[in-house]
Amino acid sequence: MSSTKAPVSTTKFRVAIVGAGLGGLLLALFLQKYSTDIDVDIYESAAKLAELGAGIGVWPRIAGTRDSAEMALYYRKADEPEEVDVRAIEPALLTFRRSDLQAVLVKHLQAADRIFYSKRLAAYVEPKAGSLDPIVLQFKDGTTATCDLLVGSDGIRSAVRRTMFSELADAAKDNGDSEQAAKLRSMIDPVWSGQVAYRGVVPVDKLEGSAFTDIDKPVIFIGKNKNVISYPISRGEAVNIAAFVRTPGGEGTTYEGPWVTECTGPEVAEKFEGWSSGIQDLLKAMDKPLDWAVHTVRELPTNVSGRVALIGDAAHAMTPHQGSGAGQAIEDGFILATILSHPSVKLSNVSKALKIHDELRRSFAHGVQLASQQNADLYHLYRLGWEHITAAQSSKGDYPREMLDAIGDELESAMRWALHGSILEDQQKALKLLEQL
Ligand SMILES: Cc1cc2nc3c(=O)[nH]c(=O)nc-3n(C[C@H](O)[C@H](O)[C@H](O)COP(=O)(O)OP(=O)(O)OC[C@H]3O[C@@H](n4cnc5c(N)ncnc54)[C@H](O)[C@@H]3O)c2cc1C
Repeated sequence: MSSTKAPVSTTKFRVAIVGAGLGGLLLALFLQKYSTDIDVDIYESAAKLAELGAGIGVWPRIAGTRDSAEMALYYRKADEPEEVDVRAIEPALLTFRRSDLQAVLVKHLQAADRIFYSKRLAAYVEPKAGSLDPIVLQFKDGTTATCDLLVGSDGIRSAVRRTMFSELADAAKDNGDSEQAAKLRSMIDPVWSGQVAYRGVVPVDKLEGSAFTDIDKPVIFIGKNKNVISYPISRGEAVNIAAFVRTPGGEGTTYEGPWVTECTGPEVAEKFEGWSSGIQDLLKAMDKPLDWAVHTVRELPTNVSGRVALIGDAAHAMTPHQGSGAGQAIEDGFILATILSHPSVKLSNVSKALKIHDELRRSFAHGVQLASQQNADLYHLYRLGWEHITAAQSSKGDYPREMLDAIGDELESAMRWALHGSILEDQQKALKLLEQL
């Protein structure tokens, strides 16, 4: 007589990733690479994958050492016809088109058939502490799904962050700490950075014969309350552009109007009236640029709660002046996959393991967030209290050479800080901490 045994499940837990942006897709890919016993489902609100935005740059601490070009830094002096060359800053970013990376990720993701589209998370319900019952995901369309571990990679307006911080605020209120409850609640919504970015891509042939000549290298132009960054993408076939305009005093306020709208190149060029003909030509050449109100997430006291974790912009959306928001999403995905796939991590101790992720990643990402803000203040000649400069010079953006040198020094050291260490060193730290789990 033959006995039929129920098949033994080899799955140690089921992970739901909410949001198929760069952070969510990379986490899924790393989990696929490092583990065979974790099931992954990805829920994405959009009907299909579409990358908003154009180029992206990441730092060598993720991309590895390479012969990177220098970044040229120019200063726009008020009432001068040409920008002043400040210095070269090294090393530069590894730059590429976002949609190219996304296509590669989906191609290599065996779990691609486990991406569920048009699934917008509304909220989740996690069982009480100590229970290992599944977490229930509630979608806007009225359907539900379950998982053992939930990762919110659902971007700056994260629904996972909303539920997590509403729960934490309710718990603080129940403990009689209404001040803390209000503080936690204030972290749910993103805040405006005071900056609008105009983003677009221009094929290089469109710039032939134009006054813009820095086609083949990353360049930053800085000036009073404005800056422009451009760099080559798609193997030099196109130039990615982001032009920023700052509203002094706007940081931390609420932005009125839609966050992203379409505009035209000539409209963007008008905002930079008086800048050189090179900048004018570059901006005018942008086809349907996006007018993008840049928002950030306030510093969160935690990125994990129970069996739920936030990664990428959901955890630490930042201004892009350290060139690293997506880079931080990538680092989060890599470290989290390293931790979850480790043999010592099981459903019973996964919430403890998530704290290792939080310890390793949260303060680093927050440091990048702060550095990016400081860079913006340098780019926009915005910092108050600089010596050797009069109020009139400051308000006009008329900076003496020694100030420009000081700005160049600070920017270079900020960029070098971002290079500090490598993601592989952080992986080793994670493995060491896992030994004590
Ligand atoms: C002007 C500008 C320039 C930038 N330049 C750079 C740069 O050069 N280098 C760099 O590293 N970073 C840059 N960034 C930052 C970078 O774009 C982000 O940090 C990065 O895209 C974050 O990735 P993510 O996966 O966390 O979130 P996202 O890319 O925002 O992905 C979130 C995903 O979640 C989905 N989603 C949202 N809500 C829900 C829901 N409720 N349910 C299900 N799915 C949901 C969305 O549709 C989306 O697919 C820039 C940002 C801006 C604004």
